[in-house]
Amino acid sequence: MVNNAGVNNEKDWEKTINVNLTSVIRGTYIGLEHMSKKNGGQGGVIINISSLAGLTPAAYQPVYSASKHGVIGFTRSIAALASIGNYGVRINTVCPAFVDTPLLETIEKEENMGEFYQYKDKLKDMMKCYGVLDPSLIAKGMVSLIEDESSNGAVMKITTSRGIHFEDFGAHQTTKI
Ligand SMILES: NC(=O)C1=CN([C@@H]2O[C@H](COP(=O)(O)OP(=O)(O)OC[C@H]3O[C@@H](n4cnc5c(N)ncnc54)[C@H](O)[C@@H]3O)[C@@H](O)[C@H]2O)C=CC1
Ligand SMILES: CC/C=C\C[C@H](O)[C@H](O)/C=C/C=C/C=C\C=C\C(=O)C/C=C\CCC(=O)O
Repeated sequence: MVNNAGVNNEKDWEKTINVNLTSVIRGTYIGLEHMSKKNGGQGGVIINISSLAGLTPAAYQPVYSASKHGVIGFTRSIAALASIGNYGVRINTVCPAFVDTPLLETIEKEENMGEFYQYKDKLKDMMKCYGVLDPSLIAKGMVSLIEDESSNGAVMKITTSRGIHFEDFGAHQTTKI
């Protein structure tokens, strides 16, 4: 199961939280209800789509960034639970940088960017600097996650400079306490 739907809307920022985060949480719970071996399901893989903006600050997309940070926190947590509870379901996050899809066109619209519309050229400069990925590489990353039985909870990053790779949270998968 892939929870992929997302919007970039800083003007209607509640919608951004609803679509990008609340729906991912709801989708994951529904998926687990059907897939978890605890409920008589056959197990499987759930992939939740976040963004590189879920790992870094995004000055012109603060709520988009918050929603995507939330996806990572939720997914890593529920992946840990799935492992402890022997659900037989692996759950991962994928964080692409800029990808060549209609989502990128939203930066040209005041109705999406709201007060951050004035910074649209800065976002375009970032795209020029970091490049724009072909969607096929995201598909390739997702297939490798589905095939890799050892990576429950891992956060995959996909960038033009480093390709498909993983965020390193350290040996204990947590921050220093
Ligand atoms: N394009 C990019 O640069 C990046 C996109 N992402 C994420 O990838 C995912 C897919 O986005 P893209 O394909 O790039 O954008 P897109 O705009 O081409 O596709 C988004 C999809 O979400 C669906 N959607 C939006 N609101 C919905 C709702 N309320 N109910 C059901 N479906 C809804 C749309 O119908 C559309 O099919 C999103 O979660 C996005 O945040 C992550 C990193 C980079
Ligand atoms: C503006 C359109 C809407 C959404 C944007 C996307 O969600 C997208 O994910 C935002 C990406 C922001 C990318 C910012 C920087 C990209 C950096 C690099 O590609 C390479 C630099 C560092 C790599 C870090 C790493 O891989 O460890």
